[in-house]
Amino acid sequence: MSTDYAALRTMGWPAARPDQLPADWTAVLQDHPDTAIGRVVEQHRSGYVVATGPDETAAVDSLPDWQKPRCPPEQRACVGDWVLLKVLDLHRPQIVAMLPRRNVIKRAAAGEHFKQQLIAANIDVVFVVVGLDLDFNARRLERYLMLVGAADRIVVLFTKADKQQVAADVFATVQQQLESQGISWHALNAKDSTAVSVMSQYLHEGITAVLVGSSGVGKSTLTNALIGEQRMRTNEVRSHDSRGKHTTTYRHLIPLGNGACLIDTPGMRELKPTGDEELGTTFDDVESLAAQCKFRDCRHVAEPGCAIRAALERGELDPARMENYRKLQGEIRRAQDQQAVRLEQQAQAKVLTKPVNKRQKSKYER
Ligand SMILES: Nc1nc2c(ncn2[C@@H]2O[C@H](COP(=O)(O)OP(=O)(O)OP(=O)(O)O)[C@@H](O)[C@H]2O)c(=O)[nH]1
Ligand SMILES: [Zn+2]
Repeated sequence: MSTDYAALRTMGWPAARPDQLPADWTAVLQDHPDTAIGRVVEQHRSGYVVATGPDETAAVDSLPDWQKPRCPPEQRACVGDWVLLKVLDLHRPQIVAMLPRRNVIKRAAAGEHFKQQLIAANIDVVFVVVGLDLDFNARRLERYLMLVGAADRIVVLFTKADKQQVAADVFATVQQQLESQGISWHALNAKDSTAVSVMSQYLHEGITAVLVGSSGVGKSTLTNALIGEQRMRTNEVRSHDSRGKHTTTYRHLIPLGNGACLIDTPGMRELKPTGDEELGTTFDDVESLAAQCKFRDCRHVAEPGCAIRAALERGELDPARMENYRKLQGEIRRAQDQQAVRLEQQAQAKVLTKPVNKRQKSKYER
């Protein structure tokens, strides 16, 4: 199978030339000659849909190990992962390996049993979209920033600047906090053509971006503006395809005109920490104050020499921000506890099933 690197490049392939690839990628590629490279665009129970070119997708089987019920979700490929495919006789293509992830955005899956759910892997730019209308919520922004902290670069887009309803001083405080964390931000009207040029400065060849944010903040508007004529072209292609489907099939990986690509996945809605997040980047100010407390395990309640309480009393720390910090910290700790319990249960389950597996193995080996 020959590899069309120019086509891969439009899907976010990180290197313009093979010698610019990360060393661990080169190693995996060398281990699997005669495979095709694809990028996961959909993950299903029974397999994956993988993009093998900018307008080409294939349904493929998952690597057999990933189908085992005890395979941790983070070891299976998710949307955005790069995988190597092989066509085995009479079967549809199968994933035989995954290139090491550079980063992954995840959340705690909904439901009683604690599980991590991977949202998207190998993301260069996350646009966190927040509307400046009455729905504006600084605490929700902090939560998003914490959850997408694993991405290489975060840019906050404040939409609905054309009908801003957020008080100027509230907005100014948020801006200061972003600037102190080195996060770029822009206030814009998503329906205006300038929105595209604002986003385009972050979207170069080989870049993969996602848009996250609550419902109604303008993600679709921005996505459509970025796609422009591209989307119409895509639909034309689709309407002529062999299955004759006139669908506007939801595309999860959208090549943009400038060589960047956009991953568009549903599921950034329920925002629950997984336990792996760090509050330090989003709450640098709070954590550096806490480091000045007299006691290392200060809970900032009634302890003497508490730098947090002193800052609150002096009006230098926003009480709502501190309250959100406590809340998120509590959620992360609970998620960590649940994760620990789950790992413990998995370890025990392994011990119990081991003799059976061994027995089976020796039976087949004989
Ligand atoms: N005036 C103004 N309206 C906007 C702006 N951004 C979005 N809107 C409008 O807000 C509404 C919701 O925008 P969408 O782009 O659908 O929001 P979304 O984030 O994709 O919402 P979901 O699909 O529910 O996640 C639409 O009617 C948009 O036209 C903006 O910057 N200014
Ligand atoms: Zn303290």
